[in-house]
Amino acid sequence: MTSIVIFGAGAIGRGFVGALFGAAGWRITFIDVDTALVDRLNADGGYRVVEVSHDGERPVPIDQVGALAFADGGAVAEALAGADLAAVAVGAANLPQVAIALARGLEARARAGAGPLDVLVCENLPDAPAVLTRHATAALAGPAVALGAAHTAIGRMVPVPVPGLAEPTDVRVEPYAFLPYEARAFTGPRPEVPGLVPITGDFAMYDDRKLFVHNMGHCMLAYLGERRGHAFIWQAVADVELRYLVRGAMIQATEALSTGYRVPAGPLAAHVDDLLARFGNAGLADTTERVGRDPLRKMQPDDRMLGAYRACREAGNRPTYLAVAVALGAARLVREDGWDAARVARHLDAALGTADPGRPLIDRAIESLGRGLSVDELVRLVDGVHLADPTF
Ligand SMILES: NC(=O)C1=CN([C@@H]2O[C@H](COP(=O)(O)OP(=O)(O)OC[C@H]3O[C@@H](n4cnc5c(N)ncnc54)[C@H](O)[C@@H]3O)[C@@H](O)[C@H]2O)C=CC1
Ligand SMILES: O=P(O)(O)OC[C@H]1O[C@](O)(CO)[C@@H](O)[C@@H]1O
Repeated sequence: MTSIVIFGAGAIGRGFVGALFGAAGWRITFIDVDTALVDRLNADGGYRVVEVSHDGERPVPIDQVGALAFADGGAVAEALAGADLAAVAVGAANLPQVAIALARGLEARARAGAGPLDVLVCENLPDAPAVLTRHATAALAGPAVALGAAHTAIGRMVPVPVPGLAEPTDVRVEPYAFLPYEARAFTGPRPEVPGLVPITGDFAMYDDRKLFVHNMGHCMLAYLGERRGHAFIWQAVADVELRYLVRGAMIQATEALSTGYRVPAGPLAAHVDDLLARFGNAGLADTTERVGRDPLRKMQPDDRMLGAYRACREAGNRPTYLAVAVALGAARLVREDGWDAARVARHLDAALGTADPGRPLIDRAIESLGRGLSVDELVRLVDGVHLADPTF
């Protein structure tokens, strides 16, 4: 039986990677720091993925499952030595730690005479495969096999599991199950797993579509939703003014992709409307808190907010709604991380340069949000600029 080792038995590890490989009949070994979860998965030998849609719920059992504690380094290296493939879904901040365990596995494979190890890197971080490879290489202490770290674009939304599930290891997911990965990073054969889609050409368009359209729109919706007191994403997307602003920003991001990658705009716009419908999946109970978490990472120059804004600017377009996304992210840094106006200004200067023509709108929106600007005023602000200032 083919087998995969998955670092991270959380939402994406269990709810997406495990779901796809389990359904395809692979044996799964999860590695996690949560020892209670490890014990439970071992006791049950599996878990359930519950697909939630407007049509109801569909439980899918995943069998042939084992788990190891991350701290059990010897057993983890041995599992990696015998695996056909690995995956990582631990959260970007934990990649350096996992890379060390991977290095031990690459050495164990060399000792066992096994071949190189391919790894699906399932993190919302554009250079996650490079980060993982760099840290793993630095941690090598002896002869080792090669590592093929492949980027993925994770589109399935899997909320944080809530207490009160029928089974504690149940994971509730949306039905969407398309996992593109960067096939050219692989050293070995491509796995035959339904839903796992090898992209043989340039992966960047998938990456940017995921980050600048899906994640940017989702995050903007979360920050707007929080301001309106919405705990859930489905409540935020049902709020017409919020949907209006977010759709505007998502469309501006797709226009940038269409220009930058020379792909038709129509299917990208359809993708936006599909995403907005998926954001409305109330059964998922996805929260504005989960989608908006870690604002500093999300406000890095290449990440969803500033990255989408810059892509729009580079395509020669006017990122008016995207300016609001940036302002909402900046306002979150002020509120959550205690940034003052000077620090925000330095961050934006570094990301956008000091002469960005959209900066007055961003600055005005940040300043107004700080004074408690309402969402309808925000709509008027951005539409006013959009209509009145064709130079921006
Ligand atoms: N949940 C979602 O809908 C999506 C998440 N992502 C990305 O997927 C990645 C994983 O996110 P989630 O699964 O949502 O997070 P999660 O918090 O549900 O799961 C992460 C798991 O990794 C474990 N972990 C932490 N450090 C570890 C280590 N050193 N070794 C082994 N396990 C370790 C945690 O105990 C936890 O079980 C993140 O980069 C996230 O941005 C991307 C798209 C969708
Ligand atoms: O996990 P992050 O990077 O904090 O961001 C959350 C985003 O990632 C996803 O969980 C998966 O793309 C989205 O649902 C959400 O927009």
